[in-house]
Amino acid sequence: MERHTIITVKDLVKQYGDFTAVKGISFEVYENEIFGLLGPNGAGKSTTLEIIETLREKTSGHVTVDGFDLDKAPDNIKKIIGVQLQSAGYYPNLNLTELIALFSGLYNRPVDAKDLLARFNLEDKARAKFKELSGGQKQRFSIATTLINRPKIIFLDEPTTGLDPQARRNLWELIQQVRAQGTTVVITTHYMDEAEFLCDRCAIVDKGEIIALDSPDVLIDKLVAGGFERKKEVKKANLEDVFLHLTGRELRDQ
Ligand SMILES: Nc1ncnc2c1ncn2[C@@H]1O[C@H](COP(=O)(O)OP(=O)(O)OP(=O)(O)O)[C@@H](O)[C@H]1O
Repeated sequence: MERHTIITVKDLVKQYGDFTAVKGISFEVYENEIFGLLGPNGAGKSTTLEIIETLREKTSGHVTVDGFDLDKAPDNIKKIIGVQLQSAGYYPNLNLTELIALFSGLYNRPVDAKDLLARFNLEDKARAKFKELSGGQKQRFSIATTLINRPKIIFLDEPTTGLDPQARRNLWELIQQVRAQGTTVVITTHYMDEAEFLCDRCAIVDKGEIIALDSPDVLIDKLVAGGFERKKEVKKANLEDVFLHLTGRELRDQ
C-alpha cells in the first residue's frame, strides 16, 4: 500500500558543545500512523522530537513536516502540530475548563471543553485544578490539550511514565482513538510493551543513532529468523496479568 509521508528527517545532527546527542539520523513518518522513537535514557529521543516540534535548534540536517521546511516555515509547522506541555506550563489557579478556554483563545479555535474532557474521561474534573489531578489524569489532560488546535500530528514524549497498569492501558486506548480520528501520533518511550502494543512502526535509537526501524512484528520476526531463542520458556501470563486480574482493568483514579 502506498503511504503518504508526513514527516521527513534527513541526516539530523544535534551537538551540545562537543557532545553529539543525535548523530545524523534519517527516518520518515507516514500519515495517520503511530510512530515510536524507542530507546534508553539519553538516546536522543526528546532532542529529536523537540527539533521536529520547532522547540530546539538543530546543528545540521533537514526536516520537513507536512511539506513545510523546518528552516523556512517553522510557523506553518507550529500551526499543524500538537505538543504535550510539561506540567509547569499550566497556570496553577485555573481549573481544567478555564485552561481549555485559555488555549482555545490562544489558538483562536473554539472548543467544547465539556466534550473534550468527556473524551478523556475527565468530565468529573471540569472544575478541578491541574495540580489536584492524579498522574494518569494529568497525562490524559495534557494529551487532550494537544488536540485543541486540531493538529494533523501530535507529539507525546514518554506519556505513560510513572502510571499504574490500568492508567497506562487506558492511555493507550485513548491514543489509539486519537489516531482513529485521523491524527498522526509520534511517541517516545522506553517501554517495549507500549511500543509493541501501540506503534505501527518504530525506530530503535541508541546513542544518537537509529539501529533498527520497522513494525514491531517485523523486528521480532527478524530477530527470531536470526536464531534468537528466549532462555526461559515463556509463561502463558506475566505478573502484570496477575495484577490486572486481581485489581481489575477499570481506571482507579476517578
Ligand atoms: N541542553 C542540553 N545540554 C547538554 N546536553 C544535553 C542537553 N539536553 C540533552 N542533553 C544530552 O543529550 C543526550 C540526549 O538527551 P535526550 O533528552 O534527547 O535523550 P532521551 O533519549 O530523550 O532520554 P530520556 O529518556 O532520558 O529523556 C543526553 O546525553 C543528554 O544528557
